[in-house]
Amino acid sequence: MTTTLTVQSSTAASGGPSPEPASEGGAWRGAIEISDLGKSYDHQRYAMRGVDLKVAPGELIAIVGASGCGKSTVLRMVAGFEDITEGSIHVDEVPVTAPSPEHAVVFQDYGLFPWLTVAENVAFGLKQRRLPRTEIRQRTAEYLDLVGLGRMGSSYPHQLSGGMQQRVAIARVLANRPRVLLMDEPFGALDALTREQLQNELVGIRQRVGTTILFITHSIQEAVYLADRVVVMAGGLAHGSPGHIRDIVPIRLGPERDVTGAAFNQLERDISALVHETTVA
Ligand SMILES: Nc1ncnc2c1ncn2[C@@H]1O[C@H](COP(=O)(O)OP(=O)(O)OP(=O)(O)O)[C@@H](O)[C@H]1O
Repeated sequence: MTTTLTVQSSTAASGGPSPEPASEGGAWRGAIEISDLGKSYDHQRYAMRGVDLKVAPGELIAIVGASGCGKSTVLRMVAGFEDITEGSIHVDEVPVTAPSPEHAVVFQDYGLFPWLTVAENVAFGLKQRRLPRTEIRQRTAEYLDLVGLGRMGSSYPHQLSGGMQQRVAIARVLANRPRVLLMDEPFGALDALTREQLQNELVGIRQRVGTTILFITHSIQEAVYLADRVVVMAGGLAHGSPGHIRDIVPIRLGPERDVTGAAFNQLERDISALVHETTVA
């Protein structure tokens, strides 16, 4: 990215969905509390240990760190996909013990069902939850609009670009109105231009629905562009110590962020130094 990214919401262009009743009440801006979290996959060595993190409702936390330091492990545990070896995770004071649409994940590889249309993909989880048919139809249209794909409901995933498929994946998760949105390197497979667009759209989606987000990325620039705070993780089995939080860097840049600005670049350098310091140690 070499230019200033302007914040724009795809919903603004399309007129956007009606305001969310749930978000108005703050019901899907979950607070996350991770306490002394540890994970051992082999019951001998800890892949990650001693992780403490409190995420405020509506906050976007980016997690960066060298490969193998445990970023995805933390995220999968918050999602309820992995058993917790020690410590605890609570979302709005409820312990996380299993997967739930309340803490849903968007992965790098979209994970759409190829045999279902775009609209059917978005509706899938809502049908499983047996929501009334009219509500399913309304939410599907609303969240496809939110990601700028209101006219693509009858297309199949293979007819869409990678960026459009990832938008569908985001709409599918948001349609469940999760308390927490978990994103594991969601834009990692996209070309640079599409990645910038999706980053901007995520900023717009946050402004619109305000959900709490944990976002893993290998791009420090992406982390500084999107996050309220950047969590730098270090260590990991390959480094002979459990993965852990090295530092938490607040990003006090306001909502409009200029990737060429001096303050932005300084934060990038500081975080890069923290990540680098932990990989060469
Ligand atoms: N299912 C598993 N079984 C055994 N070990 C695992 C499993 N999943 C992850 N690990 C190990 O746990 C450690 C942390 O992995 P994790 O995927 O959380 O790291 P990461 O920081 O997300 O890495 P990357 O940036 O490469 O995705 C690694 O040493 C990895 O080999």
